[in-house]
Amino acid sequence: MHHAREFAHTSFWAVARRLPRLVREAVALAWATNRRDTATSIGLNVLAGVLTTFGLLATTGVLRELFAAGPTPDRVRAALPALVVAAAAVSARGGLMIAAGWAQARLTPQINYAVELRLFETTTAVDLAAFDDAGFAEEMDRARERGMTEAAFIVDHTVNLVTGLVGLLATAAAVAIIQPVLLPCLLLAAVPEAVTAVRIARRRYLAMLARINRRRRMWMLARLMANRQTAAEVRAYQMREFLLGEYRAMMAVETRAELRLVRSQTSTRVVGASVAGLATFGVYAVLGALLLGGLVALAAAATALLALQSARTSLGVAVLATNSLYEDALYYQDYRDFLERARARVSTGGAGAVEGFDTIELDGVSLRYADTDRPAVDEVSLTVRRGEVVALVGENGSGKTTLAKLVAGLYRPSGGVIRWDGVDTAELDPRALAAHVAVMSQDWWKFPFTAAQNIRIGRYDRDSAAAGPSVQDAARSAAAHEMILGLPHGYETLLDREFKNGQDLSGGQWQRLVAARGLYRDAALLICDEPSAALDARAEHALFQHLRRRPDRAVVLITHRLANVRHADRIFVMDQGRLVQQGTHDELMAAGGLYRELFDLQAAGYLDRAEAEGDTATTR
Ligand SMILES: Nc1ncnc2c1ncn2[C@@H]1O[C@H](COP(=O)(O)OP(=O)(O)OP(=O)(O)O)[C@@H](O)[C@H]1O
Repeated sequence: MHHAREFAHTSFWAVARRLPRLVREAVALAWATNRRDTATSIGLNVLAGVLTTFGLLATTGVLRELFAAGPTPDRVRAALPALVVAAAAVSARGGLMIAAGWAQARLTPQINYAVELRLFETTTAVDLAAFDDAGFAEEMDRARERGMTEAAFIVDHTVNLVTGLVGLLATAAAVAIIQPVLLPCLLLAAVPEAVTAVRIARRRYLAMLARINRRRRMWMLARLMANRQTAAEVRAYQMREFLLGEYRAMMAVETRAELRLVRSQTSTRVVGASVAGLATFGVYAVLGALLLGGLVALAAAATALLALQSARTSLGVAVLATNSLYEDALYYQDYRDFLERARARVSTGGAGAVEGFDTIELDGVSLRYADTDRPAVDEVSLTVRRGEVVALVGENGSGKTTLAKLVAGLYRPSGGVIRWDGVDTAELDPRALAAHVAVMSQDWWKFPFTAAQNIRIGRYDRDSAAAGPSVQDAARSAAAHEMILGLPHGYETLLDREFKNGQDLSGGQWQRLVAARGLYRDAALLICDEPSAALDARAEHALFQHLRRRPDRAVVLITHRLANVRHADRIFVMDQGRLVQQGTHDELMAAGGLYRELFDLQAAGYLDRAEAEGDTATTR
């Protein structure tokens, strides 16, 4: 919207002034993508222009011979050589334009892929923290939605601009050779059409600007009405009529706006065509005067009329290309700005090798998310040792997930230090560090891959000979094996209903797959954030059998089901970002406080009322 407004209020001449820079950028982009196709596309267009000049000059020769005095057969015979040259020039020009178009069409997909790849190479490398920044997310959307697709367009428009200008110059050259006086007449006659094209384009953008909010609303409604995710709720709440009603109302206003635009464009066209007609009439008058005065031969005058048509077409192409190039370049600039800003958010980190760890130590670690006034984790100090299972517990929003992400290296602390075996993690190679961490995340994503791939992406580059569990072993440990075998194509079942033959799983079945992926990764630090929230009792029991202590691994467990943390080596209790208690289950129960309170509340739900009351009385 911002760019549409800027474009709408920029004059055509201001646009034209910025052209050289835009053209340079577009050519550099095309050149970097494929030199041969770029050179072919531009070179052939220029050659085609030269042939236009030849064609027009040869046509004059033909007409001159035909209009000469003498018997007709002699005149036709005399015109033949020029006719052959004119025909050859026209056919060669046609051939060159087709070849140039081919090179141009070849460039488009190559540019699109190169630009897309560059964007995703960057978005997948930026720090996770960048995604919490609303500004960053919006810029990323803009770069993806529009900026990225404009790259190929700006190259296209540049080639069209070159084609238009070369055509215009070629025609002008021919006319200047035939009779220089005609040149200004021809250019003046082409101006009304150019002005009309600019005005119509501008009206279209102004109208788009006024309609943009309505269009976004329609787009949003359309998504709600034709989407698998919303389909169930739309039916359950009988929202159909409501949504359709909103859509109809928007459509009615939108249609009126479009009709208004068509009307105003038509009136602009009528005025433009009338002025163009007058201008053409003026050219005819000048030509007539020159003919009568004997200043121009009849043949030259006839060629001038052909040149007029050709000049008009070329000018139209050039003007349209300038307009489009300017607007598209604004959006492309979004893409470039985003890449630049995103690259600044790719953490380079240190270069220290990571062989694993014996201890991970958090020393006064804090983290404040972007645009928040309270730290989500506030000066937490704790140690995780290899061979242990530790638990993070606390109420909703107390900072457990954030702390786990800090331990995993997904966020960098905004205060304090995290050390792996005494070395500040900021000095370690972040990729090497990440290779030793597996995270079973609380908000996992349903990756649209097969069941086997969904597990294998936990460590996709592990070859079959390397140590670590197989896909099936990991699935067995997470109670997912039988469930996967029950799918129509077993491990090869595609897990996305939006594709043919795709299947969906229940929430708990998905969570088993997520657990299998985490176990398949087989990392020295395993972080399990609510790994069993959606699991049934049997699956939960099976999973926890595999989350027990192992000498080569540390497990950090986050769960609200406190029965699962009873056997943890240490339990850390979080409250409003702070670590408020730590110890074993027995120590914390004996100490009283937040842990005891939460545990008793939960335990009471499993006991019958009398038992719970008796128990509480005994405790008192
Ligand atoms: N990406 C984020 N950007 C801004 N604030 C966030 C973000 N993620 C979490 N928070 C805030 O940080 C605080 C701690 O959130 P966190 O997810 O760590 O809590 P939690 O203890 O894991 O909660 P739960 O038990 O509900 O999973 C909350 O106040 C939350 O609103």
